[in-house]
Amino acid sequence: MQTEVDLELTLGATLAAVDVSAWFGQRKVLDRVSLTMGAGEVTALIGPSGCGKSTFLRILNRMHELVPAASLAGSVLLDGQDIYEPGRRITETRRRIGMVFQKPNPFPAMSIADNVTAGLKLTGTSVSRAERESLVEECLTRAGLWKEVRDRLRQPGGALSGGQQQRLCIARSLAVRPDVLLMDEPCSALDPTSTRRVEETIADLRTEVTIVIVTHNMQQAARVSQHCAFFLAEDGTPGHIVEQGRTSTVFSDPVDPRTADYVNGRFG
Ligand SMILES: Nc1ncnc2c1ncn2[C@@H]1O[C@H](COP(=O)(O)OP(=O)(O)OP(=O)(O)O)[C@@H](O)[C@H]1O
Repeated sequence: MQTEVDLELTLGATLAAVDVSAWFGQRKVLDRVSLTMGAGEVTALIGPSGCGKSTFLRILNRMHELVPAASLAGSVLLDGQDIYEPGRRITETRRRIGMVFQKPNPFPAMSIADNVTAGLKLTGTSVSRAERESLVEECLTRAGLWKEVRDRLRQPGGALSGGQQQRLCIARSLAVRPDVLLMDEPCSALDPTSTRRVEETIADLRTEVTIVIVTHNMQQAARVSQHCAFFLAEDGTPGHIVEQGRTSTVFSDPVDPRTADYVNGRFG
């Protein structure tokens, strides 16, 4: 339960999926998924491979529609406004709802500093040199990378370690001031130390940005999230949410036996 003080400090936005279904061609891969991802919280999406977690995540910032023959039904509300409403600008939606991918994808030849501000061009934001410098420092600090790179901001992003590159990608996402950050298995390509640093970054960002993370790592879901949704696609049926709730409850006292089996590693 959040206190009044917590609420005052909490930024980010509430993202709500309502009855979201998805198809690739004729094949239905998600069936009426409803999930509210609250401001000030990390929501973890868990479930076995192929149950539609990434598809759901990509629907949340209008990336699903980039796949030819992909379609969807239902709505996604960002602070109450449907991101799929006709006339709503896709670039603005993607600015407000950023994405960090499984494999760190900085621009390798571009400097660390320029990587951070790379998204500004896409959103048509112009900033002075001084603003740019302070934005670079702010975003690298928020992403937990500033101290490690402050003396080499002109070096290429590709020269960083994998974990540093992933934090650079987080800094790049933050530079366009998103309300929500979607993360698709952001640590699966990282070693344990880098994973821990990224998890610390997620914890630090929680009160500033609403975070939704897909992870196969149950310990990670338990460590970083406050809310959790368990997806399942049984016997070729489309993926759906079996159970959702406070992470502590889903892990220690789940209602559905399939949730208990999954979080305890008995399948998946
Ligand atoms: N571009 C695509 N074209 C056709 N089918 C796709 C496409 N992407 C995903 N699918 C199918 O949609 C279903 C859900 O896939 P999705 O990647 O969302 O699952 P997931 O739970 O994220 O899996 P994983 O944990 O392995 O990443 C799968 O059956 C997959 O084969």
